[in-house]
Amino acid sequence: MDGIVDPSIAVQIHGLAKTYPGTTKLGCCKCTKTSPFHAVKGLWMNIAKDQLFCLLGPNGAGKTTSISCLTGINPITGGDALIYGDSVRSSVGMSNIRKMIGVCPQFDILWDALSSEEHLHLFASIKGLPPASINSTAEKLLADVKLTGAAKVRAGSYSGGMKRRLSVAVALIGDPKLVFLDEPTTGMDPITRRHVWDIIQDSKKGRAIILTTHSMEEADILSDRIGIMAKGRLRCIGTSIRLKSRFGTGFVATVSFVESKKDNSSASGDLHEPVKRFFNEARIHTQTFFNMADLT
Ligand SMILES: Nc1ncnc2c1ncn2[C@@H]1O[C@H](COP(=O)(O)OP(=O)(O)OP(=O)(O)O)[C@@H](O)[C@H]1O
Repeated sequence: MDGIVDPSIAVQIHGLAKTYPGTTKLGCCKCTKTSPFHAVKGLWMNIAKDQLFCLLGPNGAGKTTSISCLTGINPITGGDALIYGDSVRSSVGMSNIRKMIGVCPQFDILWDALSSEEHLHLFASIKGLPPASINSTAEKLLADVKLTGAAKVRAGSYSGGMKRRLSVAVALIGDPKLVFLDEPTTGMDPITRRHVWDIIQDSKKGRAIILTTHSMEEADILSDRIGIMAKGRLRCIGTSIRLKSRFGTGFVATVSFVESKKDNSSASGDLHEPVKRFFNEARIHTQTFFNMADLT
């Protein structure tokens, strides 16, 4: 594959494919035959240097497999990808790529016995940060992810949200030019999720981020561009506004009523008037929903 043509591009993906060998049981009568499983069936896209790109899709779409191919965890079986000009297919390229990336995996890879401060010191050393800068780097990242108060507490006692925040901090250590965040907010309560969104928004400057999620709201809020994946293929790609206008199926508005203490009549007695009043007078939060069935 040719080298980078456009200097504004961080990642060029050219027909990336991943086939797992002999994993699908065909299941006819007593037949134990297996066939290869095509988890990613040729992905084509470019991601700009200062862009947060969201890979959105249902379970099993191939998002994590794509990320594991781009980060060298899983060898690709077709196509190629260039990260800042280095190919994931070449071992020299991959060793350059590892120096430029940060990864927050789908499942936290943390040690229960180590504190968040110790985790960051460990990963900073592995990434080759100058020893003199490790303390200040760890302190800043802990402040960014709001874990300063728990810096010396063992990660084993952290809540799920704290562990995810620590994993995001680990991904950002060493100021990588490209960060992979694989479902960084899965399983979080709404407040913690908002908090992690703020952290991600703050860390966008000057780097490319590839984030996977099931949440359309998350993709909408965070991303510069969204790619929707299903069954191993990229079904559509574009900005949130473009995808909404093309695939949006309407809006859902949530309206809550507070029953008046003076008025004994039930709020559900006559909903029409208050709903009309609410719509006419108030700015309401609405969210577009895609019809996934149209895309799969
Ligand atoms: N090591 C493996 N061997 C065989 N099949 C695999 C392997 N890893 C993943 N798969 C299959 O590849 C498909 C894509 O999985 P992948 O984890 O990439 O999806 P995903 O979009 O990240 O889903 P989720 O949102 O649930 O994490 C799934 O059908 C999965 O079962």
